[in-house]
Amino acid sequence: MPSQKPIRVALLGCGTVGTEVVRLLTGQAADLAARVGAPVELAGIAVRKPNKHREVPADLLTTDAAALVASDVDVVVEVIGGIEPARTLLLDALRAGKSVVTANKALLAEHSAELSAAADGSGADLYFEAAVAGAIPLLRPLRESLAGDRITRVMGIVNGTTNFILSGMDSTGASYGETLEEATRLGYAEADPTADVDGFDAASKAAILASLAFHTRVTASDVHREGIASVSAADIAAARALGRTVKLLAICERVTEGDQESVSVRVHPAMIPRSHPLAGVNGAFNAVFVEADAAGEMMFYGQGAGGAPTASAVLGDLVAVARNLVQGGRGPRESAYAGLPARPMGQTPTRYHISLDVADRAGVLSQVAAVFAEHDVSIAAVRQEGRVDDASLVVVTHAATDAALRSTVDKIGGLPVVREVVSVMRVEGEET
Ligand SMILES: NC(=O)C1=CN([C@@H]2O[C@H](COP(=O)(O)OP(=O)(O)OC[C@H]3O[C@@H](n4cnc5c(N)ncnc54)[C@H](O)[C@@H]3O)[C@@H](O)[C@H]2O)C=CC1
Ligand SMILES: N[C@@H](CC=O)C(=O)O
Ligand code: NA
Repeated sequence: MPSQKPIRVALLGCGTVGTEVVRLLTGQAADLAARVGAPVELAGIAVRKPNKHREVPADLLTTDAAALVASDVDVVVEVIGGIEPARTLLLDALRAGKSVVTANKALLAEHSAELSAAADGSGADLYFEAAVAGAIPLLRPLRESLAGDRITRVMGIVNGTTNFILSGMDSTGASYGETLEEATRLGYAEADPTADVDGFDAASKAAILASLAFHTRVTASDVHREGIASVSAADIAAARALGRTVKLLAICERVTEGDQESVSVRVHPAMIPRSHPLAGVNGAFNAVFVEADAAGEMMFYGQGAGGAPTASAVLGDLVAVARNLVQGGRGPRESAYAGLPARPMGQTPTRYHISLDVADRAGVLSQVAAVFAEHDVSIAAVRQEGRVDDASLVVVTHAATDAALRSTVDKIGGLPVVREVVSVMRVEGEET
């Protein structure tokens, strides 16, 4: 057993993730001490409801998180979530030179500049591997392993709850409501699950990924965000008919035009081919592709949500900051030197799948096609099926700007021959 003075840890929050952090920290104390070179000691656990039954040492509980942060601790682990009081508590910790480990993507996506400045001011560490894609080591590869390469694209499934819902709708036809309830019961969903279903959680993660990948400060407000609330059984069926499935994707791209570079960061549902590697990512699993100039394509896959997987990432960070304290040195600082501008969604090239109910009469297809031509949107594939007195028309486009595609859909929806726009969804994956 190392003879070094213990590293004292304050844990803020003891819900789904916090409980598992305590379990791993106490259950593996001897191994952690050997890996760090000093015992890692839980000094206190800040909770809101001290009388709630928990499998954690009751004598460590306190309702005064600020006092715990201010006490004689070396590291603060934050798994409360939300902006306040987490922001103030972590700023206080960092300004006092205490290293911070957090899983709080909502906070990082809005306030990482302020938190990083506080860490730089005192020389403390700020680690947050659990904030994106749960257990999957993803931020450390972006921040460290790929720091010598030029990343061009990061794309993937980064929200377990919505992936659990979409997988259920696709495989068993389960309802949206049932699967959301189950995701909450399993500890995947945020305290307010609208953060998941409306895409806020994935947008926060996309902002963090883009910031690290492109050495640029990207905040949640720079991210185009659409959730899954509007994904209907008709959309899933339309995707299935084309050999596709629907996933909520986070896409971070470096866009180069002449000598101008910008970053496009977006979160939205998209149809992808069933043969695409992301199509087989089901339940609360996450997967993220990274493309870099020299490394080429890489894929990171694993459990993106849940108490134990998330606690694994928290513990990995805790070991890293504790080692830095024992051995000297510091983890990577924020790197935002590139300062690339955010590209508006309207200018971002995407592809659409559009499914229409139309009158079954001569000339309909040419009227619809004319609207595409008028907006300079080229059609990749068309499928028409007649019924008694109406027909279904499915159009998949080539890439065009999102603004042009939106205007096309608006105009088509107003054509007298179009009875209903059944489904409109972006398409990712190979060109159809
Ligand atoms: N559950 C998951 O799968 C993942 C969660 N995260 C993040 O980890 C953090 C925690 O998530 P969960 O454990 O799932 O949430 P949770 O809601 O289960 O736990 C949060 C706990 O913090 C407590 N709390 C709230 N305000 C507090 C305060 N002022 N002082 C002390 N305790 C307070 C709540 O009572 C609750 O027990 C969030 O930032 C979340 O986004 C990140 C990755 C995955
Ligand atoms: N609510 C989040 C939890 C992990 O970040 C999710 O569902 O992915
Ligand atoms: Na991670």
